[in-house]
Amino acid sequence: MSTRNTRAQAAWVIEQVIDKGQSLGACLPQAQQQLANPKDKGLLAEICYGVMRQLPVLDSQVLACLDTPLKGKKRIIHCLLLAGLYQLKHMRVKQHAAVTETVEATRQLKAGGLSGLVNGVMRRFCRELEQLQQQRFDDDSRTHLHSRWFIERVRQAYPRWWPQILDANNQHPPLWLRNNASHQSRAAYLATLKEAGIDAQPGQSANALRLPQAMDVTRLPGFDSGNVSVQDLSAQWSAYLLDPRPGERVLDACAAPGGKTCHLMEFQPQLQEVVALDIDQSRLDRVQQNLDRLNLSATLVAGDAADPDSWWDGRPFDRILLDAPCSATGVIRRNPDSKWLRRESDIAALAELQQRILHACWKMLKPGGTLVYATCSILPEENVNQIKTFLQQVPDAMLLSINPDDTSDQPGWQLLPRPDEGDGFYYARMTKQR
Ligand SMILES: C[S@@+](CC[C@H](N)C(=O)[O-])C[C@H]1O[C@@H](n2cnc3c(N)ncnc32)[C@H](O)[C@@H]1O
Repeated sequence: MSTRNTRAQAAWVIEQVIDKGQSLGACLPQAQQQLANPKDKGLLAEICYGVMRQLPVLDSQVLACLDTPLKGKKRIIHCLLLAGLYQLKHMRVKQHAAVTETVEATRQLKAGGLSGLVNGVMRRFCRELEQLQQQRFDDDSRTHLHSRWFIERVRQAYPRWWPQILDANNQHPPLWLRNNASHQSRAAYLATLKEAGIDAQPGQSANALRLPQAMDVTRLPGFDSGNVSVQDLSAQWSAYLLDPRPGERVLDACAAPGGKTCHLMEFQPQLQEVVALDIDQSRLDRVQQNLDRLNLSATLVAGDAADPDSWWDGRPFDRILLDAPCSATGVIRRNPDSKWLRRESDIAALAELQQRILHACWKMLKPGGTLVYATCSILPEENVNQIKTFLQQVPDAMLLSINPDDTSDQPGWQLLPRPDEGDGFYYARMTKQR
Protein backbone atom coordinates (compact mmCIF):
# COMPACT_ATOMS: atom_id res chain seq x y z
CA MET A 1 0.00 0.00 0.00
CA SER A 2 3.00 2.26 0.56
CA THR A 3 3.28 3.85 -2.88
CA ARG A 4 -0.41 4.58 -3.24
CA ASN A 5 -1.81 8.10 -3.24
CA THR A 6 -4.69 9.21 -1.03
CA ARG A 7 -7.37 8.22 -3.59
CA ALA A 8 -5.93 4.72 -3.99
CA GLN A 9 -5.86 4.35 -0.20
CA ALA A 10 -9.48 5.53 -0.08
CA ALA A 11 -10.51 2.89 -2.65
CA TRP A 12 -8.83 0.20 -0.53
CA VAL A 13 -10.57 1.35 2.68
CA ILE A 14 -13.98 1.60 1.00
CA GLU A 15 -13.63 -1.89 -0.46
CA GLN A 16 -12.63 -3.27 2.95
CA VAL A 17 -15.82 -1.85 4.46
CA ILE A 18 -18.46 -2.45 1.81
CA ASP A 19 -17.22 -5.78 0.43
CA LYS A 20 -15.22 -7.30 3.28
CA GLY A 21 -17.29 -6.16 6.26
CA GLN A 22 -14.41 -4.37 8.06
CA SER A 23 -15.19 -1.28 10.12
CA LEU A 24 -13.69 2.11 9.26
CA GLY A 25 -12.22 2.13 12.77
CA ALA A 26 -10.25 -1.01 11.93
CA CYS A 27 -8.96 -0.22 8.43
CA LEU A 28 -8.75 3.57 8.11
CA PRO A 29 -5.84 3.96 10.61
CA GLN A 30 -3.93 1.26 8.67
CA ALA A 31 -4.28 3.24 5.44
CA GLN A 32 -3.50 6.54 7.17
CA GLN A 33 -0.21 5.08 8.40
CA GLN A 34 0.87 4.77 4.77
CA LEU A 35 0.54 8.53 4.22
CA ALA A 36 3.25 10.83 5.54
CA ASN A 37 1.45 14.16 5.32
CA PRO A 38 -1.17 14.89 8.06
CA LYS A 39 -3.25 16.81 5.49
CA ASP A 40 -3.47 13.67 3.33
CA LYS A 41 -4.48 11.62 6.36
CA GLY A 42 -7.29 14.11 7.01
CA LEU A 43 -8.35 14.10 3.35
CA LEU A 44 -8.44 10.30 3.36
CA ALA A 45 -10.68 10.25 6.44
CA GLU A 46 -12.98 12.88 4.97
CA ILE A 47 -13.41 10.92 1.74
CA CYS A 48 -14.00 7.57 3.49
CA TYR A 49 -16.47 8.93 6.06
CA GLY A 50 -18.23 10.95 3.36
CA VAL A 51 -18.62 7.96 1.04
CA MET A 52 -20.13 5.95 3.91
CA ARG A 53 -22.66 8.74 4.60
CA GLN A 54 -23.73 8.97 0.95
CA LEU A 55 -23.19 5.36 -0.17
CA PRO A 56 -26.50 4.30 -1.82
CA VAL A 57 -26.70 7.45 -3.96
CA LEU A 58 -23.03 7.37 -5.03
CA ASP A 59 -23.32 3.65 -5.73
CA SER A 60 -26.28 4.04 -8.05
CA GLN A 61 -24.72 7.04 -9.82
CA VAL A 62 -21.46 5.19 -10.44
CA LEU A 63 -23.34 2.12 -11.70
CA ALA A 64 -25.39 4.28 -14.05
CA CYS A 65 -22.16 5.44 -15.74
CA LEU A 66 -20.82 1.96 -16.39
CA ASP A 67 -21.84 -0.30 -19.28
CA THR A 68 -21.10 -3.35 -17.15
CA PRO A 69 -20.63 -3.40 -13.36
CA LEU A 70 -17.03 -3.80 -12.16
CA LYS A 71 -16.82 -7.16 -10.40
CA GLY A 72 -14.20 -9.41 -8.76
CA LYS A 73 -10.71 -7.85 -8.79
CA LYS A 74 -12.12 -4.77 -10.52
CA ARG A 75 -14.39 -3.92 -7.57
CA ILE A 76 -11.64 -1.73 -6.12
CA ILE A 77 -12.01 0.52 -9.17
CA HIS A 78 -15.75 0.80 -8.45
CA CYS A 79 -14.74 1.93 -4.94
CA LEU A 80 -12.25 4.38 -6.44
CA LEU A 81 -15.06 5.89 -8.54
CA LEU A 82 -17.23 6.23 -5.39
CA ALA A 83 -14.38 8.23 -3.84
CA GLY A 84 -13.94 10.27 -7.04
CA LEU A 85 -17.63 11.12 -7.34
CA TYR A 86 -17.82 12.02 -3.63
CA GLN A 87 -15.00 14.55 -4.06
CA LEU A 88 -16.70 16.18 -7.04
CA LYS A 89 -20.14 16.36 -5.41
CA HIS A 90 -19.35 17.13 -1.78
CA MET A 91 -15.83 18.51 -1.40
CA ARG A 92 -14.03 21.60 -2.50
CA VAL A 93 -11.51 19.61 -4.50
CA LYS A 94 -10.75 21.14 -7.92
CA GLN A 95 -12.25 19.05 -10.71
CA HIS A 96 -9.01 18.58 -12.62
CA ALA A 97 -7.19 17.49 -9.45
CA ALA A 98 -9.91 14.97 -8.61
CA VAL A 99 -9.79 13.54 -12.16
CA THR A 100 -5.98 13.42 -12.45
CA GLU A 101 -5.45 11.89 -8.99
CA THR A 102 -8.21 9.31 -9.53
CA VAL A 103 -6.73 8.23 -12.88
CA GLU A 104 -3.27 8.05 -11.28
CA ALA A 105 -4.72 5.93 -8.45
CA THR A 106 -6.03 3.45 -11.07
CA ARG A 107 -2.41 2.78 -12.11
CA GLN A 108 -1.24 2.55 -8.51
CA LEU A 109 -3.94 -0.05 -7.88
CA LYS A 110 -2.38 -2.06 -10.71
CA ALA A 111 -5.46 -1.63 -12.87
CA GLY A 112 -3.81 0.62 -15.46
CA GLY A 113 -5.86 -1.12 -18.17
CA LEU A 114 -8.93 0.59 -16.69
CA SER A 115 -7.45 4.10 -16.56
CA GLY A 116 -9.18 5.09 -19.81
CA LEU A 117 -12.51 3.97 -18.40
CA VAL A 118 -11.88 5.84 -15.10
CA ASN A 119 -10.86 8.96 -17.00
CA GLY A 120 -14.01 8.80 -19.12
CA VAL A 121 -16.35 8.22 -16.16
CA MET A 122 -14.76 10.99 -14.09
CA ARG A 123 -15.05 13.44 -16.98
CA ARG A 124 -18.69 12.47 -17.47
CA PHE A 125 -19.30 13.11 -13.73
CA CYS A 126 -17.79 16.58 -14.19
CA ARG A 127 -20.06 17.35 -17.17
CA GLU A 128 -23.20 16.06 -15.46
CA LEU A 129 -22.39 17.30 -11.95
CA GLU A 130 -25.37 19.63 -11.61
CA GLN A 131 -27.86 16.92 -12.61
CA LEU A 132 -26.16 14.41 -10.32
CA GLN A 133 -26.39 16.86 -7.43
CA GLN A 134 -30.06 17.56 -8.03
CA GLN A 135 -31.16 14.00 -8.71
CA ARG A 136 -34.08 12.89 -6.51
CA PHE A 137 -34.96 9.28 -5.75
CA ASP A 138 -38.19 7.41 -5.21
CA ASP A 139 -36.83 4.80 -2.80
CA ASP A 140 -36.29 5.26 0.95
CA SER A 141 -32.73 3.99 1.07
CA ARG A 142 -31.39 6.61 -1.37
CA THR A 143 -33.66 9.38 -0.09
CA HIS A 144 -32.68 8.90 3.56
CA LEU A 145 -29.25 7.24 3.10
CA HIS A 146 -29.89 4.30 5.44
CA SER A 147 -30.66 0.63 4.93
CA ARG A 148 -34.32 -0.22 4.39
CA TRP A 149 -34.72 -2.41 7.49
CA PHE A 150 -33.37 0.34 9.72
CA ILE A 151 -35.58 3.05 8.21
CA GLU A 152 -38.60 0.81 8.85
CA ARG A 153 -37.64 0.23 12.48
CA VAL A 154 -37.06 3.93 13.14
CA ARG A 155 -40.31 4.81 11.39
CA GLN A 156 -42.23 2.36 13.57
CA ALA A 157 -40.57 3.49 16.80
CA TYR A 158 -40.80 7.24 16.10
CA PRO A 159 -43.72 7.86 13.69
CA ARG A 160 -43.35 11.61 14.21
CA TRP A 161 -39.61 12.11 14.35
CA TRP A 162 -38.13 9.46 12.07
CA PRO A 163 -37.12 11.81 9.18
CA GLN A 164 -35.31 14.16 11.59
CA ILE A 165 -33.53 11.24 13.28
CA LEU A 166 -32.29 9.86 9.95
CA ASP A 167 -31.27 13.34 8.84
CA ALA A 168 -29.31 13.92 12.09
CA ASN A 169 -27.50 10.59 11.50
CA ASN A 170 -26.25 11.94 8.17
CA GLN A 171 -24.75 15.12 9.61
CA HIS A 172 -21.18 15.61 10.82
CA PRO A 173 -21.07 14.95 14.58
CA PRO A 174 -20.43 17.80 17.00
CA LEU A 175 -17.29 17.74 19.15
CA TRP A 176 -18.15 17.62 22.86
CA LEU A 177 -15.68 17.91 25.70
CA ARG A 178 -15.98 17.18 29.41
CA ASN A 179 -14.35 19.65 31.74
CA ASN A 180 -12.56 17.89 34.61
CA ALA A 181 -14.34 19.43 37.60
CA SER A 182 -11.72 18.04 40.01
CA HIS A 183 -9.12 20.25 38.25
CA GLN A 184 -11.05 23.47 37.53
CA SER A 185 -14.57 24.82 37.08
CA ARG A 186 -16.13 24.82 33.62
CA ALA A 187 -16.21 28.62 33.69
CA ALA A 188 -12.43 28.69 34.39
CA TYR A 189 -11.72 26.25 31.56
CA LEU A 190 -13.94 28.26 29.19
CA ALA A 191 -11.84 31.33 30.06
CA THR A 192 -8.62 29.36 29.35
CA LEU A 193 -10.00 28.32 25.96
CA LYS A 194 -10.97 31.90 25.18
CA GLU A 195 -7.43 33.08 26.00
CA ALA A 196 -6.06 30.41 23.65
CA GLY A 197 -8.38 31.71 20.91
CA ILE A 198 -10.55 28.57 20.92
CA ASP A 199 -14.28 29.12 20.60
CA ALA A 200 -16.40 26.91 22.92
CA GLN A 201 -19.95 26.86 24.23
CA PRO A 202 -21.29 25.36 27.47
CA GLY A 203 -23.74 22.45 27.13
CA GLN A 204 -26.73 21.38 29.17
CA SER A 205 -24.95 19.07 31.60
CA ALA A 206 -22.69 20.73 34.18
CA ASN A 207 -19.27 20.07 32.62
CA ALA A 208 -20.07 19.78 28.94
CA LEU A 209 -18.47 22.10 26.36
CA ARG A 210 -19.00 22.08 22.60
CA LEU A 211 -16.33 23.17 20.16
CA PRO A 212 -18.05 24.51 17.01
CA GLN A 213 -14.77 24.02 15.11
CA ALA A 214 -13.27 20.51 15.14
CA MET A 215 -9.59 20.40 16.13
CA ASP A 216 -6.81 18.08 17.24
CA VAL A 217 -7.88 17.66 20.88
CA THR A 218 -4.36 16.87 22.06
CA ARG A 219 -3.64 20.57 21.41
CA LEU A 220 -6.30 21.71 23.89
CA PRO A 221 -4.86 23.54 26.92
CA GLY A 222 -4.08 21.01 29.66
CA PHE A 223 -5.21 17.98 27.65
CA ASP A 224 -2.12 15.93 28.57
CA SER A 225 -2.55 16.70 32.25
CA GLY A 226 -6.20 15.65 32.21
CA ASN A 227 -7.96 19.02 32.42
CA VAL A 228 -10.40 17.96 29.74
CA SER A 229 -11.60 14.83 27.91
CA VAL A 230 -13.58 14.10 24.77
CA GLN A 231 -17.05 12.80 25.62
CA ASP A 232 -20.41 13.27 23.98
CA LEU A 233 -23.01 15.37 25.81
CA SER A 234 -25.49 12.48 26.15
CA ALA A 235 -22.82 10.15 27.55
CA GLN A 236 -22.03 12.75 30.21
CA TRP A 237 -25.37 12.19 31.96
CA SER A 238 -24.27 8.76 33.23
CA ALA A 239 -22.26 10.01 36.23
CA TYR A 240 -25.07 12.33 37.39
CA LEU A 241 -27.64 9.56 37.09
CA LEU A 242 -25.49 7.01 38.91
CA ASP A 243 -24.67 9.68 41.52
CA PRO A 244 -22.04 7.69 43.47
CA ARG A 245 -21.37 8.80 47.08
CA PRO A 246 -18.13 8.97 49.11
CA GLY A 247 -16.89 5.59 50.36
CA GLU A 248 -18.97 3.53 47.91
CA ARG A 249 -17.84 0.62 45.73
CA VAL A 250 -18.87 0.97 42.11
CA LEU A 251 -18.90 -1.50 39.23
CA ASP A 252 -18.60 -0.16 35.69
CA ALA A 253 -19.73 -3.37 34.03
CA CYS A 254 -18.84 -2.72 30.35
CA ALA A 255 -16.16 -0.14 30.85
CA ALA A 256 -13.85 0.11 27.83
CA PRO A 257 -12.51 2.50 26.63
CA GLY A 258 -13.27 4.04 30.00
CA GLY A 259 -14.92 7.38 29.21
CA LYS A 260 -17.63 6.86 31.82
CA THR A 261 -15.29 5.19 34.36
CA CYS A 262 -13.11 8.31 34.34
CA HIS A 263 -16.10 10.64 34.50
CA LEU A 264 -17.63 9.01 37.54
CA MET A 265 -14.26 9.15 39.34
CA GLU A 266 -13.88 12.85 38.51
CA PHE A 267 -17.47 13.38 39.64
CA GLN A 268 -16.93 11.60 42.97
CA PRO A 269 -13.21 11.54 43.92
CA GLN A 270 -13.83 9.83 47.28
CA LEU A 271 -15.02 6.42 46.17
CA GLN A 272 -13.70 3.37 47.99
CA GLU A 273 -13.16 1.41 44.75
CA VAL A 274 -14.19 1.41 41.11
CA VAL A 275 -14.08 -1.94 39.34
CA ALA A 276 -13.85 -1.41 35.58
CA LEU A 277 -14.87 -4.66 33.89
CA ASP A 278 -14.68 -5.48 30.21
CA ILE A 279 -14.71 -8.73 28.29
CA ASP A 280 -11.99 -7.52 25.93
CA GLN A 281 -8.52 -7.37 27.49
CA SER A 282 -7.09 -5.27 24.65
CA ARG A 283 -9.79 -2.66 25.16
CA LEU A 284 -8.93 -2.56 28.88
CA ASP A 285 -5.52 -1.20 27.86
CA ARG A 286 -7.37 1.84 26.53
CA VAL A 287 -9.10 2.22 29.93
CA GLN A 288 -5.69 2.20 31.63
CA GLN A 289 -4.34 4.87 29.22
CA ASN A 290 -7.34 7.10 29.92
CA LEU A 291 -7.01 6.62 33.69
CA ASP A 292 -3.27 7.40 33.49
CA ARG A 293 -3.82 10.65 31.60
CA LEU A 294 -6.30 11.74 34.27
CA ASN A 295 -4.11 10.46 37.12
CA LEU A 296 -6.86 8.12 38.36
CA SER A 297 -6.74 4.54 39.48
CA ALA A 298 -9.34 1.79 39.23
CA THR A 299 -9.38 -2.00 39.52
CA LEU A 300 -9.36 -3.35 35.97
CA VAL A 301 -10.89 -6.78 35.42
CA ALA A 302 -11.12 -8.76 32.18
CA GLY A 303 -14.30 -10.80 32.46
CA ASP A 304 -17.80 -11.51 31.26
CA ALA A 305 -20.47 -9.35 32.88
CA ALA A 306 -23.01 -12.07 32.07
CA ASP A 307 -21.01 -14.64 34.05
CA PRO A 308 -19.94 -13.12 37.41
CA ASP A 309 -19.10 -16.59 38.80
CA SER A 310 -16.00 -16.58 36.58
CA TRP A 311 -14.45 -13.42 38.13
CA TRP A 312 -16.50 -11.86 40.98
CA ASP A 313 -15.34 -12.22 44.62
CA GLY A 314 -18.92 -12.05 45.93
CA ARG A 315 -18.72 -8.58 47.53
CA PRO A 316 -21.81 -6.68 46.38
CA PHE A 317 -21.57 -3.19 44.84
CA ASP A 318 -23.32 -0.02 46.03
CA ARG A 319 -23.76 1.22 42.45
CA ILE A 320 -23.49 -0.40 39.06
CA LEU A 321 -23.23 1.30 35.70
CA LEU A 322 -24.20 -1.07 32.91
CA ASP A 323 -23.32 0.62 29.61
CA ALA A 324 -24.36 -2.41 27.64
CA PRO A 325 -23.02 -3.62 24.29
CA CYS A 326 -25.62 -2.44 21.78
CA SER A 327 -26.41 -1.68 18.14
CA ALA A 328 -24.84 1.81 18.47
CA THR A 329 -27.73 3.16 16.41
CA GLY A 330 -27.62 6.40 18.43
CA VAL A 331 -24.09 7.18 17.24
CA ILE A 332 -24.42 6.52 13.49
CA ARG A 333 -23.24 10.05 12.69
CA ARG A 334 -19.90 9.13 14.31
CA ASN A 335 -19.73 5.70 12.63
CA PRO A 336 -21.51 6.02 9.25
CA ASP A 337 -20.05 2.67 8.12
CA SER A 338 -22.31 1.01 10.71
CA LYS A 339 -25.28 1.89 8.48
CA TRP A 340 -24.05 -0.81 6.08
CA LEU A 341 -22.32 -3.21 8.48
CA ARG A 342 -25.10 -3.63 11.04
CA ARG A 343 -27.59 -6.43 10.23
CA GLU A 344 -31.21 -6.55 11.35
CA SER A 345 -30.60 -9.98 12.86
CA ASP A 346 -28.02 -8.43 15.23
CA ILE A 347 -30.74 -6.63 17.18
CA ALA A 348 -32.47 -9.68 18.70
CA ALA A 349 -29.08 -11.23 19.57
CA LEU A 350 -27.95 -8.00 21.28
CA ALA A 351 -31.24 -7.70 23.19
CA GLU A 352 -30.80 -11.24 24.47
CA LEU A 353 -27.21 -10.52 25.61
CA GLN A 354 -28.27 -7.25 27.28
CA GLN A 355 -31.02 -9.06 29.22
CA ARG A 356 -28.53 -11.72 30.40
CA ILE A 357 -25.98 -9.10 31.49
CA LEU A 358 -28.68 -7.07 33.27
CA HIS A 359 -29.86 -10.08 35.30
CA ALA A 360 -26.26 -11.01 36.16
CA CYS A 361 -25.40 -7.46 37.27
CA TRP A 362 -28.53 -7.29 39.42
CA LYS A 363 -27.18 -10.19 41.50
CA MET A 364 -24.06 -8.14 42.27
CA LEU A 365 -26.00 -5.08 43.49
CA LYS A 366 -26.45 -4.42 47.25
CA PRO A 367 -30.02 -4.16 48.56
CA GLY A 368 -30.74 -0.42 48.49
CA GLY A 369 -28.14 0.03 45.72
CA THR A 370 -28.64 1.74 42.37
CA LEU A 371 -28.10 0.36 38.87
CA VAL A 372 -28.06 2.57 35.78
CA TYR A 373 -28.68 0.78 32.49
CA ALA A 374 -27.42 2.68 29.45
CA THR A 375 -27.09 2.11 25.71
CA CYS A 376 -26.12 4.30 22.76
CA SER A 377 -29.06 2.81 20.87
CA ILE A 378 -32.32 4.39 19.75
CA LEU A 379 -34.17 1.08 19.27
CA PRO A 380 -36.91 0.30 21.84
CA GLU A 381 -36.00 -3.42 21.76
CA GLU A 382 -32.68 -2.59 23.46
CA ASN A 383 -34.05 0.12 25.71
CA VAL A 384 -37.55 0.72 27.01
CA ASN A 385 -38.80 -2.80 26.16
CA GLN A 386 -35.77 -4.30 27.83
CA ILE A 387 -36.37 -2.47 31.11
CA LYS A 388 -40.13 -3.11 31.00
CA THR A 389 -39.46 -6.86 30.75
CA PHE A 390 -36.86 -6.69 33.52
CA LEU A 391 -39.18 -4.83 35.90
CA GLN A 392 -41.91 -7.42 35.25
CA GLN A 393 -39.55 -10.34 35.88
CA VAL A 394 -37.60 -9.10 38.90
CA PRO A 395 -39.75 -8.39 41.97
CA ASP A 396 -37.11 -6.47 43.94
CA ALA A 397 -36.31 -4.10 41.06
CA MET A 398 -37.90 -0.67 41.42
CA LEU A 399 -37.68 2.07 38.81
CA LEU A 400 -36.24 5.40 39.96
CA SER A 401 -37.69 7.78 37.45
CA ILE A 402 -35.39 10.28 35.73
CA ASN A 403 -38.14 12.58 34.48
CA PRO A 404 -41.95 12.74 34.70
CA ASP A 405 -42.43 10.77 31.43
CA ASP A 406 -40.40 7.92 32.84
CA THR A 407 -42.94 5.44 34.29
CA SER A 408 -42.85 1.67 34.80
CA ASP A 409 -45.09 1.47 31.72
CA GLN A 410 -42.64 3.53 29.60
CA PRO A 411 -39.48 3.33 31.69
CA GLY A 412 -36.29 5.28 31.10
CA TRP A 413 -35.08 8.33 29.23
CA GLN A 414 -34.59 8.07 25.47
CA LEU A 415 -32.36 10.75 23.97
CA LEU A 416 -32.37 11.13 20.19
CA PRO A 417 -29.43 12.41 18.10
CA ARG A 418 -29.80 16.09 17.27
CA PRO A 419 -27.56 18.43 15.28
CA ASP A 420 -25.23 20.35 17.64
CA GLU A 421 -26.67 18.39 20.57
CA GLY A 422 -25.95 14.97 22.07
CA ASP A 423 -25.94 11.50 20.51
CA GLY A 424 -28.82 9.05 20.72
CA PHE A 425 -28.69 7.44 24.14
CA TYR A 426 -30.93 5.62 26.61
CA TYR A 427 -30.84 5.59 30.39
CA ALA A 428 -32.91 3.78 33.02
CA ARG A 429 -32.26 3.92 36.75
CA MET A 430 -33.38 1.22 39.16
CA THR A 431 -32.91 0.42 42.84
CA LYS A 432 -32.91 -2.95 44.59
CA GLN A 433 -35.56 -2.98 47.28
CA ARG A 434 -34.28 -3.99 50.73
C1 LIG B 1 -20.70 0.69 24.73
S1 LIG B 1 -19.11 0.06 25.01
C2 LIG B 1 -18.75 0.75 26.57
C3 LIG B 1 -18.28 2.20 26.52
C4 LIG B 1 -17.73 2.66 27.86
N1 LIG B 1 -18.69 2.49 28.93
C5 LIG B 1 -17.28 4.11 27.84
O1 LIG B 1 -18.04 4.98 28.25
O2 LIG B 1 -16.14 4.37 27.41
C6 LIG B 1 -19.48 -1.59 25.42
C7 LIG B 1 -18.32 -2.41 25.97
O3 LIG B 1 -18.87 -3.64 26.43
C8 LIG B 1 -17.88 -4.64 26.30
N2 LIG B 1 -18.57 -5.93 26.42
C9 LIG B 1 -19.29 -6.58 25.49
N3 LIG B 1 -19.80 -7.71 25.99
C10 LIG B 1 -19.40 -7.78 27.29
C11 LIG B 1 -19.61 -8.72 28.35
N4 LIG B 1 -20.32 -9.82 28.15
N5 LIG B 1 -19.02 -8.45 29.54
C12 LIG B 1 -18.28 -7.34 29.73
N6 LIG B 1 -18.05 -6.43 28.76
C13 LIG B 1 -18.61 -6.64 27.57
C14 LIG B 1 -17.24 -4.34 24.97
O4 LIG B 1 -15.95 -4.90 24.88
C15 LIG B 1 -17.24 -2.80 24.97
O5 LIG B 1 -15.99 -2.32 25.40
